[in-house]
Amino acid sequence: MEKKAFHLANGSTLSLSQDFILPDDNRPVLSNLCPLLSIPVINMKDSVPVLVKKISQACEEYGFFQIINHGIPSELCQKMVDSVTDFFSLPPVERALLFTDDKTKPLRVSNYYLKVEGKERVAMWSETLAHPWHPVDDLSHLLPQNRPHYREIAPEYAKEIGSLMSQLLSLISMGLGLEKDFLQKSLGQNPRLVSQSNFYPPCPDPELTLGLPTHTDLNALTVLLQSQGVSGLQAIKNGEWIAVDPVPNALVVNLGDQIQVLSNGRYKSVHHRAVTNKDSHRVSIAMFYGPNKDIIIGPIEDLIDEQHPPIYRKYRYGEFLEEFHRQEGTRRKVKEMFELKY
Ligand SMILES: O=C(O)CCC(=O)C(=O)O
Ligand SMILES: [Fe+2]
Repeated sequence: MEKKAFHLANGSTLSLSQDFILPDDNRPVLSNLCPLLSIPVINMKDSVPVLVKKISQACEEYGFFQIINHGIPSELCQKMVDSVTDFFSLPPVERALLFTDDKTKPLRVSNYYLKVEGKERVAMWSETLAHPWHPVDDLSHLLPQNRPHYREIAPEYAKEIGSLMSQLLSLISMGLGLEKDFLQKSLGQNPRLVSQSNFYPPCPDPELTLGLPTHTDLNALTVLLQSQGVSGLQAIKNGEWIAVDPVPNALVVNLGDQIQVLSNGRYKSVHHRAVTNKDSHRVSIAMFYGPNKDIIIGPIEDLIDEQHPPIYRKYRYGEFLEEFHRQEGTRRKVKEMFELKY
């Protein structure tokens, strides 16, 4: 299956045609990876004080870390990757039933793209399935009936992610010197919980395309599961790209824009992208935790003083989402729009 052309749900075939080739300036230079650096790997079995310290340092310096011994069984993670792979091996006509650009649809298959000068858009070398991960039962009837695998596994995985997210948010709160439930309370009782499964088929020339464009996550916190043994995720550190290669049985954690704003810039929401490879397909499953539209987000009062004046103004998250959608297809600068000018 690996090298066969992949047919997208939108009716096109992935091929190195003009629709998929990026202009020179946007192409990844894969030899330009900083080989010495990698993001911290944190053992969740460490004591709470050690975890708070390590996570806090990772949030300040990288905005990214990997966790091992996180308590989610490796068999369940593998089943989740397998069930997503299984979903993307559905005939394109079946995926097409779910294909839409309409962001208000609860469950959707879509493609990312970049708007580039002189062209309407260049498509990314990937396809994505997105839907809320809680409550999942309400939308399982929308999933293809002949693929019971995903319908069974996704809710089981989501439940585990729910407890892990709470644990991570507590540790991050404590790292900021706040009560352990502070961040979760700030993000509200009905958080916006969205899962995004990305499928990247092998690409004949990974230097001409991207799997996902350079972006920061707009939500508060992301926990990402990726195919074992296949690289693709890269993040920026000190202006250079570093690989976030899979570590056996690890999950990747990264901060989204809302934690950067809440922490008044102390913790970082870092630019990252997905590159493709020639040999094998890759799957990543991002579980996002964010506020709902009516929650007011702004720098936390306790983190503001004379030395640390607020960097951002307060906003309703719905306003942030609107700006996010307005900048679709560009290298977005969303939180920058909410910066205070002194
Ligand atoms: O494929 C990856 O590892 C990156 C996924 C990602 O950044 C996202 O879904 O926001
Ligand atoms: Fe992301």
